[in-house]
Amino acid sequence: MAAALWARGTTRGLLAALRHRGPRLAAMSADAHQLTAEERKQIILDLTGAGWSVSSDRDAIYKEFSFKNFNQAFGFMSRVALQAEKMNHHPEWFNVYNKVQITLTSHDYGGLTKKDVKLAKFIEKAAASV
Ligand SMILES: C[C@H](O)[C@H](O)[C@H]1CNC2=NC(N)=NC(=O)C2=N1
Repeated sequence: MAAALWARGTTRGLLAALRHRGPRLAAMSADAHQLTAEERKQIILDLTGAGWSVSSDRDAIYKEFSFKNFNQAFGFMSRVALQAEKMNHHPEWFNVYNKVQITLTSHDYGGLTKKDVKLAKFIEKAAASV
């Protein structure tokens, strides 16, 4: 009986500890990916140079990719999908035939972060290697 009570108390304590850690860990990882004003300025220069634009209605970047046909577009999307899973960071995208429109932002954070920049760079490499 005493052991059962102790176990229940311990479980409750552990759950409380995990609940407590959850938001803090989430906040930590968001912070870790935050861009400084200086980094942001440079990165937006680089990305706009590569054909990305900053969305007018939200803090996100956008680019449309064109391929020779659907097969190539979907091959590209498959590569990006695997990388997105690896990063746990996913594009908003829309595909019709040979075109893929991609928007990147960090919902968890509420704007552009280093994760979007990392994924955008991967997307550029993937598109160039089709
Ligand atoms: C619960 C899950 O970890 C989150 O929703 C992840 C998944 N993929 C994501 N993708 C993007 N683009 N932004 C996010 O904030 C995001 N968050």
